[in-house]
Amino acid sequence: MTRSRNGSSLRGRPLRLQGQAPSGVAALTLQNVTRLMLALFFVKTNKHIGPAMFEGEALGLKAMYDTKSICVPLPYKAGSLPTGGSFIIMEFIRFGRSGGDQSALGRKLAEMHKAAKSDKGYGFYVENTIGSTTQINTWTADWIEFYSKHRLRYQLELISQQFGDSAIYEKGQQLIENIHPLFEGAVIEPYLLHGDLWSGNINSDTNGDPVILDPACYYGHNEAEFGMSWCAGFGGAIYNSYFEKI
Ligand SMILES: Nc1ncnc2c1ncn2[C@@H]1O[C@H](COP(=O)(O)OP(=O)(O)OP(=O)(O)O)[C@@H](O)[C@H]1O
Repeated sequence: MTRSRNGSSLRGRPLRLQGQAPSGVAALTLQNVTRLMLALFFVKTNKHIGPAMFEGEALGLKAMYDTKSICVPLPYKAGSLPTGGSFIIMEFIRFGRSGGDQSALGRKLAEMHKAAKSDKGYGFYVENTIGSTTQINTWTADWIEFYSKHRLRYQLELISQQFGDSAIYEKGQQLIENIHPLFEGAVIEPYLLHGDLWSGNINSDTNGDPVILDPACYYGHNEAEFGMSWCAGFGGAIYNSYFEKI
């Protein structure tokens, strides 16, 4: 068993599914039952956090899976553990040895973004979690309003409350007040984003095809997907293939 960034435990072992799948995860159709029998399962548990975190992850995985573009594990079930805490059961993906083809990742991400556009605006069906921080996803018609309020201001308030850092709070407020010109001329549409795309959440399967995991999905401006690029090791290849395709 390994432990990860948000304290969840990770186990890859077969499990029998019980009960009804919550909405947003795969229903037990004949096709999926066959798939379950052939598959190995990957289970993450968290002793301290309730089911909302893994239910949000399951909804995000399913939304990305349904685009039939980039490889993501199909979520089967998420819920509460009888002993407290929560779990998610998903498809086990066998990873390959390749370091990952950034050009393929860029192309597949563009396919995913374009395949799922929201008619509800910017946001997601539930609040989810990025690391262990809640991510607010209230549906909002305008991207700049969504990004200013639910991303920048929310984080600035957390910094201010938890660390008392008023200097960065003030700078952030100035950015929010002057943000509109930065988006002048930009074509912005609510595309489905992975939302937490750093190197720890990117892998490749045994064919060398990119796999993305552990999302914090929401519908947003497509370029926000690259907000974590500072810790994703992205080079020119990913941007060239992404922008060629998008
Ligand atoms: N479906 C899967 N199949 C096989 N291995 C997986 C699967 N999902 C996750 N893993 C392995 O477990 C590792 C951690 O998974 P994941 O990032 O989803 O956990 P986490 O608890 O949310 O971690 P963190 O908080 O560090 O992001 C992955 O890097 C990968 O090696």
